[in-house]
Amino acid sequence: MAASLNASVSIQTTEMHTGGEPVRIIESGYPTVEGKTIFDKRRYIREHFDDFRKFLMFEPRGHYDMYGVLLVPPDMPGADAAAIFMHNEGYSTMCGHAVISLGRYLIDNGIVKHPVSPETIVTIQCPCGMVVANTSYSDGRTGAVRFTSVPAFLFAQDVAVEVPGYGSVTVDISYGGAFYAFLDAKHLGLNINKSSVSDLATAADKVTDAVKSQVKIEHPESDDLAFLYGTILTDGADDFSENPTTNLCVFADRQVDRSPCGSGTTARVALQYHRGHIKLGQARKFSSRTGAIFTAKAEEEVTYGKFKAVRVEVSGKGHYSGKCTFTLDDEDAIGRGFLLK
Ligand SMILES: O=C(O)[C@H]1NCC[C@@H]1O
Repeated sequence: MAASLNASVSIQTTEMHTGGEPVRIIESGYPTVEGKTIFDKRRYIREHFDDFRKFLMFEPRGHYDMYGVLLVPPDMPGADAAAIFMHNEGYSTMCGHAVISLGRYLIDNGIVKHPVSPETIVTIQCPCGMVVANTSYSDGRTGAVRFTSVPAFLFAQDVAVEVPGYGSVTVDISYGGAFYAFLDAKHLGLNINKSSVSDLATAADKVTDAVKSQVKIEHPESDDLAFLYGTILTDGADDFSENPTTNLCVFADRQVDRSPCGSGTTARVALQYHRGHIKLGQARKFSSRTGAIFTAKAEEEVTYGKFKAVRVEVSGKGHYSGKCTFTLDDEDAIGRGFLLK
């Protein structure tokens, strides 16, 4: 019998952020999750504990763009932990910005024991597969993380979709643990660095809806991974350069990533590599509207199903921002979680 959210709830979290994007890590007070595989667990949580996601992600404890992680026992050999990611709409398949914070958290909290300098390997099972987070460690302190995710590939290029209000728009669709549509914001009449984030998010969300209804996404291994997660607007600066290039990732229910987006950066590097903009080993910088920077490069070519894929390494740093205990007043009718759109 699954637990329900009631006034006896008391959930402890550690709060982190990567590039401004929140990482609310649930530490205790969450009910027991059943299921053998990570997808079973994700399904179980979606079916039985979605009120806990709303309680922790929505107002008054969170906000429209809140992001969280529940650590569960891994079912992949060699994994230090498994992560279920949550956001304003549900549960994602991969989250690079959270992995960057978790690399530190798992060492700092003794889940990964005996850290070594200059880097400690932290292995995190994500719904998309195993992600390896090399976490800097010196003088007893954790720091920046460089992670390598599952194979990333360009799924479809130059796909024309009809977007209401914008007409025919051409996107590339690429996978980096989650599928994203990519296009230069100027093709929507917007400036990635100067237009309001709200205008960019509205336009990107329309592109996501259009791609979802007009393109069938397929994943080489799992139907659970075969869906479009969001749209990433860019400055179109895909050719190799030492200068940063901008990502604005709009995912789930029009949620805006404050960071350059780890899985989105992975997918964009695969896109840039397969379109001939960059070579293996050429590191690029990716920025977000907060000014945060991730560095990323394609490391090696691999085959993934029928796709020519690449392994991509993404680097960044997460920061601690607090600790919370969340409770529910039994007379609080709206305190179970709400959103004002
Ligand atoms: O960095 C990432 O990969 C995540 N950030 C929010 C959307 C993605 O899940």
